[in-house]
Amino acid sequence: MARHLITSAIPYINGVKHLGNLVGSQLPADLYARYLRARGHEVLFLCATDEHGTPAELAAAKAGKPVAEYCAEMWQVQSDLAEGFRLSFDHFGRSSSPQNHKLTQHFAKVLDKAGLIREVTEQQMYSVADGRFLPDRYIEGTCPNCGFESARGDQCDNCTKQLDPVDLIDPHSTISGSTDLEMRETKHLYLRQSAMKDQIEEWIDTRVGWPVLTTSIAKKWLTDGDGLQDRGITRDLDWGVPVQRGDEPWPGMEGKVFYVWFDAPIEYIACAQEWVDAGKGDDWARWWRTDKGAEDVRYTQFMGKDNVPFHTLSFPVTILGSGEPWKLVDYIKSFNYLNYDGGQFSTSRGRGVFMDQALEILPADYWRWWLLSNVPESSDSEFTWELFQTGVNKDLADVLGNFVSRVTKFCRSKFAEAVPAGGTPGEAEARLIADLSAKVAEYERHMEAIEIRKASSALRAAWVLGNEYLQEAAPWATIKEDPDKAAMQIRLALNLIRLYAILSAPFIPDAAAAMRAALNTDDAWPDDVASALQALPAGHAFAVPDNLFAKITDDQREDWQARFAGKRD
Ligand SMILES: Nc1ncnc2c1ncn2[C@@H]1O[C@H](COP(=O)(O)OP(=O)(O)OP(=O)(O)O)[C@@H](O)[C@H]1O
Ligand SMILES: [Zn+2]
Repeated sequence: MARHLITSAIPYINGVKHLGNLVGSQLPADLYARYLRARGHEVLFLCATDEHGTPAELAAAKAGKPVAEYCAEMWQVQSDLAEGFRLSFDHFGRSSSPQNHKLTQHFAKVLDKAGLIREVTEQQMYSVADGRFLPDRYIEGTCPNCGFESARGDQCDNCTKQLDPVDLIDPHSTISGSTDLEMRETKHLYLRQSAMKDQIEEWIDTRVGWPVLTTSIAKKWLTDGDGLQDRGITRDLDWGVPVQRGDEPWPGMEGKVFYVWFDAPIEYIACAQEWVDAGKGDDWARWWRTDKGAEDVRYTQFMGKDNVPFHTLSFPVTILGSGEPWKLVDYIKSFNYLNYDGGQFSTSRGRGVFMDQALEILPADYWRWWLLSNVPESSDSEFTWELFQTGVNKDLADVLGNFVSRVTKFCRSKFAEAVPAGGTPGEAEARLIADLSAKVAEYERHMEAIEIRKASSALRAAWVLGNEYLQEAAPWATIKEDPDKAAMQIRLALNLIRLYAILSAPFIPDAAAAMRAALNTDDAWPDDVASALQALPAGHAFAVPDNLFAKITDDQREDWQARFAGKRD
């Protein structure tokens, strides 16, 4: 048994997340957490809402609410949706928590002591019309790196380059649209990332087996141009973690807050503290402090590609630079983007399908299966309603659902609602067991390597093997000449359902639970396929489950296609 700390990139608070957000961070993290738990490992799986920064203020203003109230409400909405999608977080925290405030101020203090923070008096964009400085998303313009026209003050969403508002070409205020901007003097703290460049590079070089996407993005920002740049970590805003050195005030920095990207990853740690303070755990330090038991923890992070620079560079600078024994990430699983019907998913433009809408039209498992089996792993992938319909109907309805339904109904009608006795397995069964053993081993290997598409293919192939066996064995024909043989075939097939329930649970937890409940059985992982296929003995009672998956009809598909073509309000 090993100990696994798993975090998903923390979803931003400014609205309901879309399916791209879900498949690019929370959902694969959940898959991995569920798999590791099923294998008997000790898992702490954490996620939280990312609540600070300008977009939260903008969204709250749009909703006509104080930002704290808006964030509290949106946290509840996101938390409920996470439950709806069966995301099995041990705790879903908030980056605005008192724990995170304290810890962020603590890191600022130790980084300052280590000489890694410098105070800079600089010129910043000030909007005369708005009467305020315009940090980050309060300003947009053209990216100097790639020419993307809606680059924000802090980062270009198109090429992932981290930006400063002064870098933008043709900038304007996103509050008023005003281009009447001028430079005014203000004072800020900078994290001296450049001083840590060699150390970070060395550390990244020791991370063997990281996905190319992760290391290539990290290397790019380490070595492009003048190399890793110092980063402003404070803002002229009201909402956020007040700039302090631990509990002490920071002279000259009154009225300023830390930049959201400084405090957001620290929430991964604070979230474990929240988990303890909520009475769900008793020791956060054994997960996070290598001097307090976290030495043997394996820490895996999940995120979309635009989050990679912050997790490979900025956050490690915070951790390493502190000189304190905090746990560093062992593996970063990053994703490309899922696109929607020929364009991008976009929260700000309301484009795509959002988590609440998805659950209104279909149960979580349908989405989980399709999204995970089409996860944008080695390149961007595309959601279309046709692909979704085909994937769900073929894999879930025709293969898995149909198998479960045929086997249980046949048994009920020809034998009883109990596993039938009689018959001896022969060559066909031995072959099936050998093939399945190989598939299960393949599935485990891919899950352990977090190769999600390959794992989903192996799982699908395991389902298909059962169908092929059933087709070939044809118990509905066998029963006429050799009822004992048919009983043996059905006994095996019922055991296959149990096996599928266990293997599939990380992908489709509700259907798996329904299968297990119908079979009245446990969820012990099949260490040996042959013996797992004897877990349900003759005489074991079961119930025919309700239809597990309904097919998506062409009418439904067309209806949804039309309904989700426009802009969400
Ligand atoms: N289309 C996408 N496909 C896959 N992952 C995505 C996609 N868009 C965002 N992500 C990832 O989703 C996670 C949560 O994102 P976050 O809540 O910060 O929204 P975001 O990046 O601002 O997206 P958007 O701008 O569309 O709202 C991050 O890890 C991000 O990289
Ligand atoms: Zn760009």
